[in-house]
Amino acid sequence: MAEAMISGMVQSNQVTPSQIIVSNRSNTNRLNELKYKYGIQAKKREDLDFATIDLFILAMKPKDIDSVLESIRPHLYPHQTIISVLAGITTSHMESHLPDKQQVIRVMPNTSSMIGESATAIAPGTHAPKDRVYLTKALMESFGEAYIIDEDQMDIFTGIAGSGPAYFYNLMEHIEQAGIEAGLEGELARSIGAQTILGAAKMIQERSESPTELRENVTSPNGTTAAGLEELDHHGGGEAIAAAVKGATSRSKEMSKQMKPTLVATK
Ligand SMILES: NC(=O)C1=CN([C@@H]2O[C@H](COP(=O)(O)OP(=O)(O)OC[C@H]3O[C@@H](n4cnc5c(N)ncnc54)[C@H](O)[C@@H]3O)[C@@H](O)[C@H]2O)C=CC1
Ligand SMILES: O=C(O)[C@@H]1CCC=N1
Repeated sequence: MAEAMISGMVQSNQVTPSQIIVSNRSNTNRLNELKYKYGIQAKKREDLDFATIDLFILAMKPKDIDSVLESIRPHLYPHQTIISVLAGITTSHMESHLPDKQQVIRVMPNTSSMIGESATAIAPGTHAPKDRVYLTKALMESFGEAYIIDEDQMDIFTGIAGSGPAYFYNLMEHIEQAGIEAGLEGELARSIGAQTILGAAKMIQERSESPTELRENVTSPNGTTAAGLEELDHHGGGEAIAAAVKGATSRSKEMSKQMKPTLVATK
């Protein structure tokens, strides 16, 4: 996810690559790879000069959050903002591990950041000032659309947009397979499926009709679409996708509950 955001930021030309410093726990090869690929800075954790950093974007696995917050905590300055992309980790959880009043902002991008097409949510923590929230929004907009939401909407946002690309990739796997089974070359089947999804998404974005109206426009009485939709309905297509969103949303909720806030002495 970190690479997808870096790629989007750099391609946007709104962020100078040298303004981005990437770091990880210990994988120097990976740091060098990112450094040369994107022209950004790469530093080992112990070489980071915290005083020169305004925004920290955390993108490790949720299970690692507490150890990371504890390790950066002694080095932080009050003006610095901690932005987290971690699924299921609340701002209050992060705040409880950080110095009093540290600015925290939770975001949820998706992997389409890689090509500047993310749908990214932003939920400010208790102490994040408006200017930092808008700065974060501008940064997130460098790789797609960004929406400021209430934090209690973050689980459903994750269910729709954070995990969502995977549902459509899964759909594409099935479409491609169906094309191949009917005799199309794999690449052609993939291209046709992708262009069809892209066109449908753009119609929703660029036209005023609702998805229902657009679907009805495709569906001639007793035609091919009606036959396809009947099969989709018979096999629970719509319900399956709604269930996927609900499943990811409840996993996000579950992950937040598993993380217990810790009371720590404040500076
Ligand atoms: N993959 C996705 O589509 C999305 C992922 N996320 C969130 O992004 C986070 C990362 O997910 P992935 O990129 O898929 O995982 P990943 O395993 O590919 O990347 C995690 C990175 O964190 C680094 N890391 C681990 N511990 C560290 C530490 N102590 N200090 C510095 N770096 C450390 C690892 O070296 C690795 O590069 C997760 O919290 C996930 O919830 C959020 C939105 C979408
Ligand atoms: O699967 C996950 O937990 C992460 C968060 C959203 C997308 N991928």
